[in-house]
Amino acid sequence: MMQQYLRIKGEHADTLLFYRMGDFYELFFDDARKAAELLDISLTQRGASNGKPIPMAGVPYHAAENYLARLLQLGESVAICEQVGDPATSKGPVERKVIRVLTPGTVTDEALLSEATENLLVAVTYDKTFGVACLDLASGRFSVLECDNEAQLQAELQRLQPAELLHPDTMSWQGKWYQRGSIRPRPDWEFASDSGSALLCRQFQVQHLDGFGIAQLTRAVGAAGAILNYVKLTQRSALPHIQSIRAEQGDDAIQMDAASQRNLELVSSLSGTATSLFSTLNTTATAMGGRLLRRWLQRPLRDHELLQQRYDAVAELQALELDELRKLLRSIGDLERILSRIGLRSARPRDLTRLRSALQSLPELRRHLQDARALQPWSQNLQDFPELLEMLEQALVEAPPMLIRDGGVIADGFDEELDEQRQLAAGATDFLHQIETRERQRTGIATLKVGYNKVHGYYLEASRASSAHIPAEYQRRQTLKNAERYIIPELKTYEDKVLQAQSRALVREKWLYEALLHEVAESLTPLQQTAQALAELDVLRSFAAQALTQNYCRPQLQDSSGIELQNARHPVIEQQLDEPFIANDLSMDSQQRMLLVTGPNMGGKSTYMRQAALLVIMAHCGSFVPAQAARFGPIDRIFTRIGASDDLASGRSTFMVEMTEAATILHNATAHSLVLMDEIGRGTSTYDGLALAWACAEALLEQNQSLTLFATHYFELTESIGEREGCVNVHVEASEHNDSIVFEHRVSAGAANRSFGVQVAQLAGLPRPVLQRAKQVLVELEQQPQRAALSVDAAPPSAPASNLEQASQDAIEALQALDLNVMTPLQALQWLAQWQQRVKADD
Ligand SMILES: Nc1ncnc2c1ncn2[C@@H]1O[C@H](COP(=O)(O)OP(=O)(O)OP(=O)(O)O)[C@@H](O)[C@H]1O
Repeated sequence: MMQQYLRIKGEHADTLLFYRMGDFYELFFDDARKAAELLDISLTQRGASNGKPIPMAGVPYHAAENYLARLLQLGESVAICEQVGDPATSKGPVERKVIRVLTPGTVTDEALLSEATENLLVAVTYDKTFGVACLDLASGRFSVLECDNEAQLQAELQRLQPAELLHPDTMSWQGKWYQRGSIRPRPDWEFASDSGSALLCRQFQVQHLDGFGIAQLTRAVGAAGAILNYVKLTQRSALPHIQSIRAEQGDDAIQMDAASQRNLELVSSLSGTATSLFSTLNTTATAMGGRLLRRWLQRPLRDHELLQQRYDAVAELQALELDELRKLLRSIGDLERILSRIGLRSARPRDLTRLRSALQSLPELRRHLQDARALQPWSQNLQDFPELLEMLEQALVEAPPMLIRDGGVIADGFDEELDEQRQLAAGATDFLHQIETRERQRTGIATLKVGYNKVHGYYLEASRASSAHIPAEYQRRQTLKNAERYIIPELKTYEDKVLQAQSRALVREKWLYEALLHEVAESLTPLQQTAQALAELDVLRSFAAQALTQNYCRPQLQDSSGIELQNARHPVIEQQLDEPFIANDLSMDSQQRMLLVTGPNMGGKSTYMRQAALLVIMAHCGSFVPAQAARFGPIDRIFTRIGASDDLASGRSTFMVEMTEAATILHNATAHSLVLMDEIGRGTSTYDGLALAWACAEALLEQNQSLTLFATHYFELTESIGEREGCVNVHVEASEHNDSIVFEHRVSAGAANRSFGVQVAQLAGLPRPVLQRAKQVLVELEQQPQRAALSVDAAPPSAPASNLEQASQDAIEALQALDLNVMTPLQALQWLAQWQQRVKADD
């Protein structure tokens, strides 16, 4: 047996091997040690190898799912090795085979997956640009994209949150791109684009990939090939539910870099609490709808026509019976994942009964939607499957057991042969009852009863007290504390009949079940289309319900650049506050493209800025928005520089994170980008901070020309930048009453003139003596003569009009004097630029 084990383990060196022995999965050697530690199960020993006992750990077969779920969550992969031979006829150890390999990114079992989120397998390869492929095996959704640079790759990985990530083993994986999930190097050749292309063609049964629009994305095609290879290796089954692949072009969606996705708390909050835009908006009835809403929020669309179609649908849905629709959708459930398990032939009996109830609800759902013209793009994809439904209704019992293993899934009357075997088994069982009654009468032992166990088969059991009455032809088989067990030849004969009939019935039932799965799989494509349409309808219904209860308005879309909001509210905060949320207007276009937002701490600056971004995102998913009126021009990207946190994992300080994010924005923001800059520069000394904020605001206003909301506490900016063309000052209002501050949360034109920092600190509970001291210092500072004005055109190091030789000499001296340890990268760059200018001037 150990030889067999070692042979199989040799083929699965980097996965834990669950080796089936009777009612347990056993692990040996290092696998046993690892599993014992990870699962907190006991480590035992068995036999010996090279004179040393072999470490062993095991989990019971029937409870394996819990353990598997834990291992997968920890990023481990597990190969499941089952007994496939018949123990009765095997010589030596019964034949065993790995029937499937579970890995974090390829699980599809209901018990091992979170219903709310997608479980993605992603492959990344690199050759000048990054090729990315992404598969959700549990739905069959397969997509590819290419990223030009690291920041884009990081943004995509942030959006996708892969459960498992494959990369070529010669490409060194950098933690800064992505570090969660299980990261797995695979041989380089698996990422080759021609073999990837051939694999994809075989999978989709096409001659070339032109029809999918991905043929030119050679790196991504290579990555997709690596994914198919890996999934085939782990699933060991055909993948009929993966029917197409889609290219995600960067420009169909509003792009958000990794930091912005996190900062805007779209699908999860920064603090890890449950509140996010997703959790606020989500009233979907099905898990597939919930997952789709997440995807939509993370990838808002730019296509105005498609968005209008969604708005029309939401408007029309508002007039329908939303609760009724929700009930119907709820009875349909997670059709998407059920269909994938059917495709993979791993569907369980209850998957089929849930499919049955989904199909039962479909006609009524269609009736509800039939008159809604705006819903046609969706309702026309909802098909009825009357024959399939009839078959499932006839084939399956009402409430089948979890597994097909012990039978009882196929209904009586569906298959003649099965009925016959079952009757035979049942008839024989009746006969056993007859024997019991007859023998009781014959012997006069009232407690005599027929029983069964695996070792002795059927027996007659009588208490030991009655042994005097036992007839001579009874053969004793087993003696218990208070009872004796006997067999008689007649029992043996019937035992054989029962067991044979039962096992034949079971074999037949399993065969019928497979055939049923096969039959359902024949309709996989239209079923998947129906599921997709249902998921979208579920999200749109959720939008409609939210719009009605929260009083949202339909957005208008325009071709000219800008954002116009009337009485807009923050969708998440508005629902959390006990007091009323103060609605605010916002108006931006190419003439007035930057709003410089000032006002006290806690005044509502961040809220005002974030709400603008959130409304843009909601509108570009097809949702109505919390405002009285809203109009949006084209938006290509959203950038945010909000909140500061140390990125300890990659060893970057608060200031470094802030500057890196600012750099990304300045390099990439266009005139169609929405940029939120919240208090840039606050992570360093006042002058450095002011200078950086100044320069960034200037660049955004004049070079990038983006739609920018720029919040700052540097009042200097309200004059230097706020009054330039294209920029306006706005401020959040606050007033002071008896030394304490009242926040109005109203945004008005003009700049604020005080920051009320000390008053806000008082609210925060700073000790009274410290507050008093702060007030004194403030008065002193305010009385000092004006701080030296900072010149924007700060001259480079004074340049005596000398020749190049002198300049070089000076430069060398300055370089020697420079202490790089106390400089920020930006300061270093500025220094370099100044010297370059000086040297050029002297050339
Ligand atoms: N429009 C509003 N209506 C009602 N309450 C609001 C509004 N805007 C903000 N608030 C409340 O004020 C709190 C502080 O808002 P916010 O964080 O936006 O202030 P801030 O001006 O950015 O502060 P800081 O300068 O300290 O970062 C919010 O958590 C919210 O409870």
